[in-house]
Amino acid sequence: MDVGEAIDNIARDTEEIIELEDLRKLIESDDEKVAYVGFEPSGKIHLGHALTIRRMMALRDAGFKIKIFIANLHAYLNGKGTLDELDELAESNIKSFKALGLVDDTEYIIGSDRITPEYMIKVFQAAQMITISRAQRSMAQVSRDKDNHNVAEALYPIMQALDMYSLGVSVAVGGMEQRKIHMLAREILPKVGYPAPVCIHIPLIHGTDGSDKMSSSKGNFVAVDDDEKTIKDKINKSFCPIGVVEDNPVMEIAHYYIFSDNEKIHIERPEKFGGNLDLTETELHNVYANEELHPMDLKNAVADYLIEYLRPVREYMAEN
Ligand SMILES: N[C@@H](Cc1ccc(O)cc1)C(=O)O
Repeated sequence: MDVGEAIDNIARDTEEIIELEDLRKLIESDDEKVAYVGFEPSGKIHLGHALTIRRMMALRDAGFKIKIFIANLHAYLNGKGTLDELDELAESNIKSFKALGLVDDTEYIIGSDRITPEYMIKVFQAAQMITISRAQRSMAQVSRDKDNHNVAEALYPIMQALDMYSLGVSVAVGGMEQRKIHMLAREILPKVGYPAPVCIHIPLIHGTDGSDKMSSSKGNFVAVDDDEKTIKDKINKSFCPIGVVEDNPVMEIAHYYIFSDNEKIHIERPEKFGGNLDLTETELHNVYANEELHPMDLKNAVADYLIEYLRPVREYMAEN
């Protein structure tokens, strides 16, 4: 694969790359290079996670070694459960990531396995360089408890930054909510003797209820291993106002999971309502905005595509 192609592949469906030029240099170099993403263990792996996993596969195809960091200690610091509960979730999450295709050339790393004296000394060193308020601000979109601020909240982003050092990464990937932590890491790592990583940020997708973020804790997600009926039910119940394209979660799922692989979407519709349609994304937007397509017809089509898209994931989960 040539460099331009690799970059286009990686950059697809990303919100920003800081900095693109540095990413290009990494791809061009023959040195071993590592890209990582970390996730707090969570109840279910959903379509939001899957967007990130797809980018990791693009990075792998461009020659990066992939490390998936299971942030059990971070989740613990964030009040998400006991370490035992989190370890159980971690195991099922790893299975979902594998089912999404991240099997080869991928290392799964459990956060608590990485706590070495050397790591902790670096954490303490960095802790002297960051104010409490800066650390706290970086956590604005990651903290579970928005009202009660504890010391754990300040430790969290410092440890996340030092994970990049400990794992030897040159590219850090995360959702847009990780942005401030990543900026902190880019500032602090050079001060403890490690180069700032390239940061790649993935857009957050809306919840099926129309809220800003799909999240396992809010029950507004489609899980990657949901069965066919559940997918249908969830899409049918999704927020999908008539005539509105913007911030419409069903339209967004079509964008990321149908138009990613298909030039046109095929929509089945009874003759008396205008008959079947085959539409490019632009055509779909126009037809929908003009209220010439009913939400129910859109939902049925999107659910059918999604059921097919996620079929290999369900099969992998059933077999393993
Ligand atoms: N902050 C990430 C989890 C994470 C933790 C540590 C890392 O090194 C990377 C990622 C989240 O919100 O899910």
